[in-house]
Amino acid sequence: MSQATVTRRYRFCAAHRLHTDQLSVEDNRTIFGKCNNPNGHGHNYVVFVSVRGEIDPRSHQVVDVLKLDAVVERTVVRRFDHQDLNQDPEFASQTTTGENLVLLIWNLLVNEMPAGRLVKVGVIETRDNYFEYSGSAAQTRAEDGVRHG
Ligand SMILES: Nc1nc2c(c(=O)[nH]1)N=C([C@H](O)[C@H](O)COP(=O)(O)OP(=O)(O)OP(=O)(O)O)CN2
Ligand SMILES: [Zn+2]
Repeated sequence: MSQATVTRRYRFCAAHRLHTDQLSVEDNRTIFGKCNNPNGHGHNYVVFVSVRGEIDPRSHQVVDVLKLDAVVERTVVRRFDHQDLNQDPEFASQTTTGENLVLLIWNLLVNEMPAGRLVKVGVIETRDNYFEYSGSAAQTRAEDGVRHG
């Protein structure tokens, strides 16, 4: 059977402030600039979720996108939409950068599906900022081992 990758797009609006208690007020301002504004700001985030698998001989599909939607809605969209990311427990000890957000979304989704199924998460934060993550090198090696035996 042939394999293919399906990418589905999701959206949520959220506020955040780039700030970390591990730095001084001055260093926060220096590093994060306008994004350290205490009043915060928001983004209309777009999330791309890519899953890979065999093309089912009966449905001719890799995935039932409605089932994928239900997982992403439950674990990601409902959690972050119209929320302040800085108030999320996962961001109590890390900054709400796109890098940390895309890793968090990967970690929220990777255990919701069989090993090797989730291949990439992408996050658009602004017209100029895009972040993506495809798992750690160790995870990728382990999944290649599963895929190719
Ligand atoms: N490496 C990173 N740099 C920045 C991040 C990030 O997550 N990782 N995030 C920001 C801020 O979130 C900022 O709000 C977005 O930055 P920027 O591209 O400057 O976009 P604007 O706020 O200027 O939005 P536009 O409407 O596109 O002008 C900054 N850096
Ligand atoms: Zn921002």
